[in-house]
Amino acid sequence: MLRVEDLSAFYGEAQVLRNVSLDVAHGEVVTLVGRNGAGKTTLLRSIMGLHKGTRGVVALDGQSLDGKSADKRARLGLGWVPDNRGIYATLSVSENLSLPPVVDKSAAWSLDRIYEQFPVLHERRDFPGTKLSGGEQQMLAMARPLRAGSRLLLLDEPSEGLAPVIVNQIGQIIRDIKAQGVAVLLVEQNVKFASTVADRHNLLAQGEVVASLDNDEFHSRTTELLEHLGM
Ligand SMILES: Nc1ncnc2c1ncn2[C@@H]1O[C@H](COP(=O)(O)OP(=O)(O)OP(=O)(O)O)[C@@H](O)[C@H]1O
Repeated sequence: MLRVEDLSAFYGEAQVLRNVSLDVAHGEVVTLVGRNGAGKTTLLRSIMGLHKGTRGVVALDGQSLDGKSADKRARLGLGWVPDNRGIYATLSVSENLSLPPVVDKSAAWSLDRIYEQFPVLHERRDFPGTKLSGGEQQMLAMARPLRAGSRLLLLDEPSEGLAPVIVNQIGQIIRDIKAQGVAVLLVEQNVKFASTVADRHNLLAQGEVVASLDNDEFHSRTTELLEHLGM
């Protein structure tokens, strides 16, 4: 579904991604694991078309996204879930859910389906964003692109700052949406969490993919791999 090939990214003269290649199939959960500053967020932003200084190929369903704005990429099925969650604080949960335009009618989740998957959002539907817990904000941030019709979510550290019990709930949601055909490219530093939700992993160090492995191998070599990454 998503193909990234030889992607490099720059901030001015500084190169922060080096010839990164990876892919995500329909309904697959793939991670990017790496320590702070490895380039994970820049990679997601580059895929979404939010980072301008890039070179290389990003293609969705075989179509190059070169030159396409973030808005256009969203219309083609990419959903961006930033690490700050991007909730409109003064708007209610239901307003946050109805704000983004539906980009793909056939893929868009109805409000009923959203509330079935995220019952807490139904309970809190009239609450403003400011009154939501971190976990509730994360769920709302994930629900919004599904409501709009995204088929591939770019999730930036969804477990960050959340209690273990909430992290488990987020993990279950990722498994549920995957079962419904949604693909996920997941940035994570919480390796234990990553291994409970993902099919495959890409380890990123200093802007380079240093290993790509399936979840079984990742699981059996976790300690060694994390030492290698300095995590
Ligand atoms: N706006 C910017 N201008 C210059 N350099 C930047 C900018 N944003 C990020 N960088 C640098 O690019 C590199 C990659 O940053 P990035 O945020 O993509 O890493 P990350 O793996 O997501 O880390 P983190 O988890 O800390 O966000 C880092 O060295 C960072 O200092």
